[in-house]
Amino acid sequence: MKYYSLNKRSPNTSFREAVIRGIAPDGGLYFPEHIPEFRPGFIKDLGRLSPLEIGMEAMTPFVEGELPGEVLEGILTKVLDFEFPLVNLGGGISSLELFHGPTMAFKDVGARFMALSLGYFYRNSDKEVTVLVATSGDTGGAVAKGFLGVTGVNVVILYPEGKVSDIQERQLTTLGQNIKALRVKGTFDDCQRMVKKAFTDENLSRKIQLTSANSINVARWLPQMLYYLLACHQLPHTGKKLVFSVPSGNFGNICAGMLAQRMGLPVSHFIASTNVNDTVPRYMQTSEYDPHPSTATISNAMDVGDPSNFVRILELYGQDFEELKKHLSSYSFSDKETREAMKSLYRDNGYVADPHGAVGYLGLKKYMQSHPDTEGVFLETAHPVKFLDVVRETLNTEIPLPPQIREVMDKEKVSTPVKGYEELRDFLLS
Ligand SMILES: N[C@@H](CCOP(=O)(O)O)C(=O)O
Repeated sequence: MKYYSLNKRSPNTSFREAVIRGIAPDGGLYFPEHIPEFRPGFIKDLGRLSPLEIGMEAMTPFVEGELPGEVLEGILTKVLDFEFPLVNLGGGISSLELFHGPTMAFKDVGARFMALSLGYFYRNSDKEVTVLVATSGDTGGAVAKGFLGVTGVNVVILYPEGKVSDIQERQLTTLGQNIKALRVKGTFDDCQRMVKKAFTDENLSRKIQLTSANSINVARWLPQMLYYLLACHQLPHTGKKLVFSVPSGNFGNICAGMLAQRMGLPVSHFIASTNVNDTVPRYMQTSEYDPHPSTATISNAMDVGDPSNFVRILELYGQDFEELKKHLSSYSFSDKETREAMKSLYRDNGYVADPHGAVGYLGLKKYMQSHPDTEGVFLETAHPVKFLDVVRETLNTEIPLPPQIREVMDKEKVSTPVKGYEELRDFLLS
């Protein structure tokens, strides 16, 4: 498999190069040259295959020739070492819980897949690589944990000061070793812009090898397709049309699901559920892509004004808006609506959803009102404990701290303030 740049001004490249570079020299995101199809019978077999077998079949075409079979198997064994339970909430609605991993957010799969792939590519090298990442909350912690102690890799995480939850901040600022956190007075979009600028700074890239661990990197993005396969692996066959509602910020997760659909996964529709950062819901109404600066919300990991991966979704549909509309709906919800959804899930089902999952639930309910012949899965992308204050205020309940969270609670938060791109560049060179 070769990968091309969506800006079409850089040469096509291998999986290895795409992972090492993160983003193409022309600033474009890498995209697979062709979309493979699942083998005949794969979908029928999903229920009886193991998660590892499913992962091997889905990922092999994207890494073939670059990660030998036994290496891919070793990576996937580690990456898929926790549960992805599908919780039936009745009324044709299930929650796919993606938060049982080391940092309790869906990012653990992609972050660890990328860390292990990069470790393999650099196994015989004495070169150092700097992994640069912007986070609005969950990516930072997952990347910090995934890359902690990996020889030859320095991780630099940019996060918007005061705009991530206390636990998220602890996860990305307390590990030390090869992980450094930089706090930015601004939004996630400011952080992401600085990261992207660093990749096109030739002066910088002559001095240090930089890569990205956001879902712009194919090794972070592609493995997310496994969530949708693992949901189908658990779903009883009802004969109804299947829809997924995905809480969406940078749009990497939903884009990976739409790729799996294109490979042959029988999904009838996707719903991109957002908070008030509604660039994509507005696009789906008007076909005008008009990003606005992001606004802080209680579902902070989705506080993204200009989602990086939306260009990949457009590419998947050949920039054909009418075709895209057949497969994707997108709705936005306020914090007030999100809290109401958390309350009703708790009251009616005894289910504690985090604010991101609650937005996903709202999107699913809205779609299913006009499509009663469907069954739906919303993705629970982070454990509610990561948003302790919001859960306390909204549900008036306490959640016990799981061991993954307890381990960061007493550690000291360490981060460095950076004011703008020049300070970031100086930090990277220092
Ligand atoms: N929601 C993210 C924002 C970055 O998204 P990514 O998937 O591209 O890393 C976060 O939690 O940081």
